[in-house]
Amino acid sequence: MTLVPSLIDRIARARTDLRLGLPVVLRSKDAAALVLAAEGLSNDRLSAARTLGPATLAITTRRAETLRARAYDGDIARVKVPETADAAWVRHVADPKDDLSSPMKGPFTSIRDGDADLHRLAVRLVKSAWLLPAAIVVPLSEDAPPDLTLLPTEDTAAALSAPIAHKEVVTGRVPIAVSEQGRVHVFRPTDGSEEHIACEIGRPARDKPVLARLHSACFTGDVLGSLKCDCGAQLQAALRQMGEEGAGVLLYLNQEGRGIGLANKMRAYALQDQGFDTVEANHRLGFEDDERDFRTGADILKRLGFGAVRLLTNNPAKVAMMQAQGIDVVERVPLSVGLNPLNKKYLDVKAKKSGHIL
Ligand SMILES: Nc1nc2c(ncn2[C@@H]2O[C@H](COP(=O)(O)OP(=O)(O)OP(=O)(O)O)[C@@H](O)[C@H]2O)c(=O)[nH]1
Ligand SMILES: [Zn+2]
Repeated sequence: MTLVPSLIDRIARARTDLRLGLPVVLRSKDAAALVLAAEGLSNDRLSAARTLGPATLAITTRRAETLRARAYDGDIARVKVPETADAAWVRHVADPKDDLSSPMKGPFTSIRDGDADLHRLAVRLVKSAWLLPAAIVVPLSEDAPPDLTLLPTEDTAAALSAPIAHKEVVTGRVPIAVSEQGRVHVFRPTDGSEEHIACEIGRPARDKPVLARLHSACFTGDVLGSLKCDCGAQLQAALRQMGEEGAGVLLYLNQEGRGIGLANKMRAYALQDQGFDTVEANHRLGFEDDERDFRTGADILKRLGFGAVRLLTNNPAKVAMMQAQGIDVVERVPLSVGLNPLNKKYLDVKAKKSGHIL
């Protein structure tokens, strides 16, 4: 154990820096670049960055499709930031909130030459910080400014793809309405991201398939009882069934908005109010339909000693992902509750486009 921060520690710092509007530096063997999140960008920081070199805006190809910008780099596009453009221009390109009221964004010039690896990593980093998936990238020909978090590109890219380990921090007894025998386990990811929670109901045996729910956090549905989705009703129904059967395990995973965070989910809701469905809204923001890492749930189940589950879900992809992670899903237990006139269209889209079974 040394006192020097590890790569994982520095990536966690970089996420915080980007959320604060601070630049971070990415460095490969033969190139280096300054990176700033498009979200929260100020004119001062943009001007200071431009004294070091020309600015490019890295966006996902999903976002580029909506903007009708060309994408030459597979999943991302490098858009030139015009010399006259300010921070508001950058935010305007990154954020689709007024795409409809100002449809003439652009025209954009995309860069074709050279290597896009630094740009791709910049987008992955801002995404992992739950910001809009767009980043300013400025090549560095000299030494990086002092006091900035510096990340080696290849190792950072590998670390962002690697499975995250979870450490159980504490377990506490919590009697709850469905069972007086409730126990809450708090799991802390070793990459410094948000904690996840497991709630055991009763005393489920480890040598038999356990009734399990992997619930992705939905503040609006779970806490507010939003009628836009079915999450709150699913959470309550899962707990009720575990209480009735006398045993079960509920994982409450901090993967709000299918892994894009609450702020971005609310941006998606604003787009849904403009007439786009849940999948289209994610795409217009520059995200995939589902950005969750399903390895998290599997890792926590294993750490609790559960290898086989009866999984409460309507999502066959979830079953497949758990199987792929070595969890034996012996049964999919349907969880079709909470249908109402306001979420009917949303649930229809999930069935049609995401393969959910209603
Ligand atoms: N991005 C986005 N996320 C949403 C939206 N509505 C709900 N969510 C999030 O979706 C997650 C739940 O995923 P769902 O697609 O409802 O269901 P699932 O977990 O795949 O499948 P089930 O196990 O059947 O619930 C939660 O994290 C919610 O916050 C939306 O319109 N946009
Ligand atoms: Zn929900």
